[in-house]
Amino acid sequence: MPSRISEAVDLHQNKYLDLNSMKELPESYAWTQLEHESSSSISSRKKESVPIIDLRHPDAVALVGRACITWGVFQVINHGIPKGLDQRIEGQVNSLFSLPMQRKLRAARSPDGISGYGVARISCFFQKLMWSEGFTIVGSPLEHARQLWPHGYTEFCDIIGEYDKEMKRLAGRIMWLILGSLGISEKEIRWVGSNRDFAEACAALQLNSYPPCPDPTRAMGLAAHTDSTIFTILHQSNTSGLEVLRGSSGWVAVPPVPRALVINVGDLLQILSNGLYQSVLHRALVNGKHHRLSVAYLYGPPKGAQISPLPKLISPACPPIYRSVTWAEYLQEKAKHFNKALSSVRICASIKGLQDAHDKIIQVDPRMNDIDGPFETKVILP
Ligand SMILES: O=C(O)CCC(=O)C(=O)O
Ligand SMILES: [Fe+2]
Repeated sequence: MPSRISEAVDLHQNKYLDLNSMKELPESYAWTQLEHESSSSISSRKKESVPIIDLRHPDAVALVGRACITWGVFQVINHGIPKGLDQRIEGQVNSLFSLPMQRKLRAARSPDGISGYGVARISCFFQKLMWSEGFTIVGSPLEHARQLWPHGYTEFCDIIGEYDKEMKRLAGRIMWLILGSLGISEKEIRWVGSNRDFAEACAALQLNSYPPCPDPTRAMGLAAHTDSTIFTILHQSNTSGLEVLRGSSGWVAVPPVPRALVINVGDLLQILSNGLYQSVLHRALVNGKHHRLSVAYLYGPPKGAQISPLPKLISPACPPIYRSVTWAEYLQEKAKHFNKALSSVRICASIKGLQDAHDKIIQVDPRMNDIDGPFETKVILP
């Protein structure tokens, strides 16, 4: 009888299957039907859709606040990202994932590293494999880009650099909208920076590829998770797949809107807001025809900054729910507890209406109660 560990190793030996060349769904990628069942049907009947916010709207602060409370996710338009940059980054992401597998493996993520090419980093928590490939960039992509394109890596690095810069600027703007909606001023955050631009904030870029799948109803692109960020800014190519969990309504699709970016509340914002803005569970489904791409900008605090419920949101009637953590400490918790990580940093007993991601999943799919533990503890993003 193989142990859990050796089964995991078997899966890992399979982990670099070239999804593009597969004509059938291997059993190791076949998820149960139930995990797809609650998809969008109820919400589409109710005609609920994720809010789209025009960042030039005079009431943008209030709109962002309402979206954070009611959905934990919204799309933004008129965000100021230069026209065409979305298509240029998508072109680079496409050319990266179109490289032959042997070439991509030259930039493989090392066993204890974060950056580089590989399967979804949350794979170690699930018995089944996900129908996706990823490439994570923390800091400069130069070393990996050299491996991927020995004779032409500068274009990739330039476009990644430009995208990163624009995302950082937009993230600063969204921070102010979110903080404004919570009634927080610059005096109340230590790491706003002298230019009020959160210059020291840290971030990672996560490139995702979901090739067309021979049996999409049984496959899972990226399983349900919350991001360990303050928030995430996601560009998705013109193919649907992203879904968010909306209370009793079940999974709601977040359709691609030309030029819009999806912003989702992450676990660290749930801590900062003392549970007011809850991180949203989301997943990516795949389809039989189209290759889907996404680019996630995972935005977090500066290295070493302590993240705890903002003092202004705390009162005797409303004590702090979470203890203070740095981003690195929280990532360690996530690596150990995955969707129960927020509960692991909770210092208050359970509060009505506040559940961690794990409890929310169990409500829609009780079978997800027995997801695997991590086989080794290492820092994972998101
Ligand atoms: O591809 C998507 O739509 C979701 C990606 C995502 O959730 C992530 O990278 O954390
Ligand atoms: Fe995510």
